[in-house]
Amino acid sequence: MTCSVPADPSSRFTTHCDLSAEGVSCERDDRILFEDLSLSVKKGDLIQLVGPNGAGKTTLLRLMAGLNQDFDGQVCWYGENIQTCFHDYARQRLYIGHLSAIKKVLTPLENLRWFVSSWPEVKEDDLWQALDEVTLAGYEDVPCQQLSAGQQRRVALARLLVTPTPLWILDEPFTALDKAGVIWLEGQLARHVAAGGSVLITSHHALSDIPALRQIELGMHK
Ligand SMILES: Nc1ncnc2c1ncn2[C@@H]1O[C@H](COP(=O)(O)OP(=O)(O)OP(=O)(O)O)[C@@H](O)[C@H]1O
Repeated sequence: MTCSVPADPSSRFTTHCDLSAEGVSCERDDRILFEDLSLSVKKGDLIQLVGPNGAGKTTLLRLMAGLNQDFDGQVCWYGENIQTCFHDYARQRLYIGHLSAIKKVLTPLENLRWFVSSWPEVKEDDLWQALDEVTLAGYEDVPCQQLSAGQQRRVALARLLVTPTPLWILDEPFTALDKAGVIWLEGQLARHVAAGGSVLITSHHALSDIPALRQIELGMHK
C-alpha cells in the first residue's frame, strides 16, 4: 500500500515530514518506559529526546522509525500507520542508529553505494563529494575496519549528505566525533531544518544553539 503524500515541487525534498506518534505506550521487563505519549514531527522541527540512561530514548526512536513493533498505540506517516506504508515511509526517512550500521569489510565508497541503492537519483559524484566533506578524501577505498571509530562514524554520517529524505532519525550521532566533527554535525542539523527538513534525535550532547530545538524528556516513570 502507498501513502497518499502531497509532492512539494518548490522543495529539495519530494515531500515534507508529517510523522505522528499517537497514544504510544511501551513497557520492557515490566517497567513502563512511556505511556500514552503523543508526538508529532513536522517540517522544520528539530526534536531532541532527552533523559537518563535506560529511559527509553532509543526504544522510542526505533518505533518511530518503524523498526520496532512491540508497543501499544500507533505511529503514522501522513495519517497512515507506518507499518502499512513502510516501503514509502522508509524512502522518506533516514535512520542512523548508534551502532552506525556500516559494513566493516566494505570501503567508505562501497558502503555509500550500497546505502543509496534505494535512491537511484543519487549520483556517484555525490558520494565522492560527501566523503570529501566528512574529511575522508583519500580513505575512499580503505576497508572500514581499518578506520578509527570517529572515521567510521563519519562514513555513517556521510549518508546525511547524499540521501534526499526530509526526515532524519538519529541515535547519538555525535558519538566518537572530534570537536570539528561536532561543529560540522551541528551545522548539518541546523541547515537541514532551515531547508524544511525535520530531525528527531537522541543525544546527551547539548544542542542549545539551534533555534528550532524542542526537547522531550523521557524517564519520568519509576
Ligand atoms: N529488546 C529489549 N528487551 C528487553 N529490554 C529492552 C530491550 N531493549 C531495550 N530494553 C530495555 O529498555 C530500557 C530502555 O532502553 P533504551 O535503549 O531505549 O534506553 P535509552 O534511553 O536509549 O538509554 P541510553 O541513554 O543509555 O542510550 C532499558 O532498561 C533496556 O534494558
